Amino acid sequence: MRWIKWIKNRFIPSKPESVVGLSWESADFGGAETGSKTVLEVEDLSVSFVQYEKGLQQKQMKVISSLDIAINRGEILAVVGSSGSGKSLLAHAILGILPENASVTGSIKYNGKELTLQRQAMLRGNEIALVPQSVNYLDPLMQVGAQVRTGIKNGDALAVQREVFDRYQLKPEVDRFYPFQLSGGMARRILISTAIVSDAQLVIADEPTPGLDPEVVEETLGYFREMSARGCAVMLITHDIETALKIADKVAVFYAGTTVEVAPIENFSGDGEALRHPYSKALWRALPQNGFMPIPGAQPMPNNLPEGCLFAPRCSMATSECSIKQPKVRKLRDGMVRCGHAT
Ligand SMILES: Nc1ncnc2c1ncn2[C@@H]1O[C@H](COP(=O)(O)OP(=O)(O)OP(=O)(O)O)[C@@H](O)[C@H]1O
Ligand code: NI
Repeated sequence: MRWIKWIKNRFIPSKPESVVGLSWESADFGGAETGSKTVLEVEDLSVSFVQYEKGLQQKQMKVISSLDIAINRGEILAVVGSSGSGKSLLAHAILGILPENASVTGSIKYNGKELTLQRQAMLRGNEIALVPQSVNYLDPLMQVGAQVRTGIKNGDALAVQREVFDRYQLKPEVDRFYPFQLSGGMARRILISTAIVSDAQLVIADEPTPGLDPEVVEETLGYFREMSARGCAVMLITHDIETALKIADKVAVFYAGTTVEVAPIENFSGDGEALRHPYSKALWRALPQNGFMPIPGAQPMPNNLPEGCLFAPRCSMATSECSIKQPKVRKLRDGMVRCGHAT
């Protein structure tokens, strides 16, 4: 693949084997500047929206509860979970672009230091790049070539932007297009280009590939792999476990706004016996090639969360204590799980 070679020339491949795989330890902090390997660590994150009911009554609606994840240098973490499980909101919380009526508790550390709003604004589009889920994030009033060039800090910005557009079959005239002139697939390739040309240490790609041809999907996944090879931490948000398994080192499974499991990709095999959480097993077994065994029920809505374990109402292992308290995240084998019964 021609453009993989191009990206290899652009970046210094530096993926140290020791950082691949799951590390739930976060003791080794300090940042890329000081050699830390944990780039992103999210602990006990909750996000609520203030909602106004009849009159001026306010109600907090929790959309993310006690969520934990970590990504090391050179590692690709896939975040999977059904629609509404909080994947995009996590991305927005990390970038500091949640709507004004959101309130956030817990901790988000980048290179060992807490991400304040000020730091988020400084790092956004520089060290931390987002490939947003919606193509509406392109600036409607700016030509797309110029938009991509704003993220290029080193070298000849025009040449770098042109090169990546060429690789994505975006002709020179596209440089001067405004977003409204793009097809959906073109807009998506331009959004991905923004992350590719950046020198980001952390790339968060929120469903980057829908609507793209299979070859373009492969090329794009190749790009993320190459970014990780140069030491970048990559979070790939996707509905699609199979895409995740193609490139990720580990997978975080989200359910109703929380992490129920983090597992190395090798655990997604057979009938899912190596997985820890009943929901991850159910997701895996619901795939057509794994027997299509869907479980009854639906993910609860944020305004109607059950007490205790959020999965308990659908869980065949649930006991009375599961509906009293949300289980804490704990390490289990080389992963983590939020379930008292998991072994
Ligand atoms: N601004 C908002 N105000 C209130 N609720 C919101 C807001 N934005 C998102 N939500 C709710 O938060 C929950 C999580 O949304 P989010 O967009 O993170 O889901 P997702 O996992 O990315 O889903 P999808 O796979 O469909 O993109 C959903 O129930 C959604 O309706
Ligand atoms: Ni989303």
